[in-house]
Amino acid sequence: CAQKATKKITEGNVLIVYLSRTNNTKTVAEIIQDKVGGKLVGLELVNPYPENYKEIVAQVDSENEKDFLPDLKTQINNLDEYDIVFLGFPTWDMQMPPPMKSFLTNYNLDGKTVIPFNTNAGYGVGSGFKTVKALCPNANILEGYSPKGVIERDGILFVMEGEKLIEVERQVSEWLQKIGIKTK
Ligand SMILES: Cc1cc2nc3c(=O)[nH]c(=O)nc-3n(C[C@H](O)[C@H](O)[C@H](O)COP(=O)(O)O)c2cc1C
Repeated sequence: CAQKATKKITEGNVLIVYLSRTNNTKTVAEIIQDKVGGKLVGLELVNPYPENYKEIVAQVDSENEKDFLPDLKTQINNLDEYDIVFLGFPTWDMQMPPPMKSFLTNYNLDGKTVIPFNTNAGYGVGSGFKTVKALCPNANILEGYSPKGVIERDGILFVMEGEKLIEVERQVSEWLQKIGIKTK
């Protein structure tokens, strides 16, 4: 049984924070913003990850082994203004990516309604949503959304277009309704 949003949504009190390397999660974030409104913030790093896929995979593996939290270039100074925080991130190494761990470690979401979403290459969210719970122990965390079957074929990194985009837009509407978030 999914928890429902208890806070009233007013214009301007929704924050959508996301991490996205190849724009799939960004596209879902934009769909949410289109339906709910709110401020969209993409996380940026002080030292960006390598462009090369093998290099970033190796770096993320080693960061996860050491519980390393990369420094964020993105600063949010007015977190108090937001009651509802959507958190979007891809699955990396079957986990929450280190930069989103940095965000949740640096910022206190106590008392806020927190709504996670994810994209992945077909293996699911892994431990990502569990980590949201662990890092936001005093937030009201609603059921997350993670599109199924977004499988990357060789060399195809961006999948949020055409039929897939239409399907995801429909699923996002259903999910928002289920968790009690009013759409425009
Ligand atoms: C470093 C790295 C690790 C990844 N690990 C996984 C994984 O463990 N499981 C999975 O399904 N997809 C994995 N992926 C694929 C991404 O989750 C998937 O492409 C996602 O949609 C990317 O989102 P984005 O376009 O917003 O960056 C990984 C991608 C990267 C860059």
